[in-house]
Amino acid sequence: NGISMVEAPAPKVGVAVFLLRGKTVLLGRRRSTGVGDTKFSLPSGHLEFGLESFEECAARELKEETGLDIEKIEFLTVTNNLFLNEVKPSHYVAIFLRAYSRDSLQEPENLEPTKCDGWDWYERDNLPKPLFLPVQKMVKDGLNPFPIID
Ligand SMILES: CC(C)CCOP(=O)(O)OP(=O)(O)O
Ligand SMILES: [Mg+2]
Ligand SMILES: [Mg+2]
Ligand SMILES: [Mg+2]
Repeated sequence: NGISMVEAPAPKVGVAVFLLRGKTVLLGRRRSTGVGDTKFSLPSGHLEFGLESFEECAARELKEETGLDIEKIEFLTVTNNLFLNEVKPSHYVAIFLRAYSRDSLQEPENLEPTKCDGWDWYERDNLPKPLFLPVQKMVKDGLNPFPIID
């Protein structure tokens, strides 16, 4: 019948990192033609096809975006994020990890100024606004990325 069955696009996988330093976490205001433009978000990036583990993706994206080398990378949670009302509709499964900078005194650099306005450290109870939706949802749901030091 010649009707072309165009495949629906598959959801993409994003990896986002809560990079912790003392009581603070690294956030930057996104500049994106994709999702989350002008929103404050964690350093994050696309999991590249067939190449890397979640941890390897996190370390690569952190190095690309901030120049920092990270360690003690741990899985935190995963969320399903629909951005169907955006200019370019998208659907991301977001893998959230926690990590620390190998050199805790090293400051992040803004290596992709067209995609981020700059990085800064924020206390959990004093996060900047507006937060990128997946991060906002997590904070609202009460996820605490900081280790519980009993
Ligand atoms: C939306 C997000 C969870 C995944 C995509 O992140 P990103 O747009 O920062 O992607 P890149 O850093 O790979 O360009
Ligand atoms: Mg990136
Ligand atoms: Mg990338
Ligand atoms: Mg990114």
